[in-house]
Amino acid sequence: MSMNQYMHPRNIYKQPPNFKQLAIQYPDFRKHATQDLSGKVTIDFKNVEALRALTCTLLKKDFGLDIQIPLNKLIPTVPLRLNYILWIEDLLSVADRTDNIKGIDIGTGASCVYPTIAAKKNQWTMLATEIDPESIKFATENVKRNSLQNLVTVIQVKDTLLNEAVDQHPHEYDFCMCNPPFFSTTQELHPFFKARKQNRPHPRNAFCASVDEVVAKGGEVDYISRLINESKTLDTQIKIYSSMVGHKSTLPPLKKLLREVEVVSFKQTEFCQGHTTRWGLAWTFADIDLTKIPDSLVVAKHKLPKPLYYEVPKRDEVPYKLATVSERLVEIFRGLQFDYQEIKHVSNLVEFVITAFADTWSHQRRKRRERLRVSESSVTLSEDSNCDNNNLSGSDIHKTCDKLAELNCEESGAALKRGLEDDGFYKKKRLKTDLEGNISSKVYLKAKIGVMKTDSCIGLELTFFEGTGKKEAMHQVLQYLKNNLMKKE
Ligand SMILES: C[S@@+](CC[C@H](N)C(=O)[O-])C[C@H]1O[C@@H](n2cnc3c(N)ncnc32)[C@H](O)[C@@H]1O
Repeated sequence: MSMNQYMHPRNIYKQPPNFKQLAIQYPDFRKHATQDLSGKVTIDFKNVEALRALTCTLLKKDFGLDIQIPLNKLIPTVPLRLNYILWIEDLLSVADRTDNIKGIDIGTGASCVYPTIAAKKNQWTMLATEIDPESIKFATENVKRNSLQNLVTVIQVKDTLLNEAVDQHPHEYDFCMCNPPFFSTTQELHPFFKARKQNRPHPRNAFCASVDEVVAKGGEVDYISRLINESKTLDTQIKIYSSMVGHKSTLPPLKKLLREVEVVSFKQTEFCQGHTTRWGLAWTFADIDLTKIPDSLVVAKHKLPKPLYYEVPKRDEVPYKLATVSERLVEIFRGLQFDYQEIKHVSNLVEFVITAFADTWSHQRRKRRERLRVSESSVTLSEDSNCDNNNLSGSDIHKTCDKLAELNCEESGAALKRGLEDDGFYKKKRLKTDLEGNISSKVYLKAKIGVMKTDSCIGLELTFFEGTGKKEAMHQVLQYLKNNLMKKE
């Protein structure tokens, strides 16, 4: 199962890259792309050169980075690396740190992927450490090729994980990050070993790393334990320590050690992307409560309860079509003053994420009458009043949508147009409702609502995300949809 939907909410790869566009725009990627009879463009994920082309192309397209990686070194998957950087952003925000951020990347690899993305995307100053001479050479060249020497420094270390780095560059740092070697032996690395031991399918992707990069004596438990012990001696010189974790079973002994060294707080997270899950562990000796990081920032997959299903009944007077049902849903969202966003629109599926700030579906008639009464006496907000919450003017919306149409994305263009216009409309309306004091800024219900078409029927699927109204609110919304969805207006 692909876990892209559980990626960090700000991860741009939640929407998988469009391989067709990449092949059109980037000749190096095109060399590895093939098109099947249905027109779908793909690459051979078992081919290391194709994986490298994908990584370098995404770094170029999405971060303006020109990165070179030798075929015998680890080829980073960009969505996973971005998940980790976004989590560091969240941790820094909990620590109230936004400017002049200084970080350390332990074991930067030949790609120097974390420091170059961090510098380019966030202008963070990064110290990148490495023990492998060939990786140091490539990492240094990657920094130079992208003119990032003012922000990224690559240094050689011999043995320690942090002490040598901090001795050579004795500053106060905001954070350190680390993608450790996950395995303790080469056997453990063997795909058949892993597949058999964990009763899992064989890996889909080629193995693209050197053994030294991913295997260390004692595996990641020893490696990260060393990091924790070194962090104890450095104390608050680095505000937030962190590491990626490759195996879930590694977390309990590490958390036990964190308690033993008496950290002030620690936080664990999940990084989900493609078919892989990794974990993140962060800790601090400073007066920072890392547990304050809002859970809504990370939609953890185990927290998602089973969705509710409803088969939309046929009514003679209303066309039984996906488009009709989803348009009707949008009308209902607007009527109920939901904040909504269309997140997927393909031939047999339309998905929305909705946010309600109050129960607007119970006792509808009474509420409608009350709203009418208040709106008649309340301030009328003019089109150009200062309550606009999206920065696009009307003409910008149309230009953007026309651009999308030009790019053959008519569907998305129309959706964007609808979304932005509805958004502006909705927010004005909500401001009015705020004046009435009915709606709080707290989320009452956030959920995903999907409309699916199969050969025989159209179904709704409602998945609860969060909200003070709890799952009960979602059951009520479903009941409301059952009562109103196929009503003839
Ligand atoms: C799994 S790779 C991660 C590479 C890169 N950060 C990435 O995410 O693609 C681990 C890296 O740590 C390096 N390494 C191992 N021990 C180290 C140490 N004590 N200090 C710095 N780097 C080390 C290895 O040479 C290897 O490049």
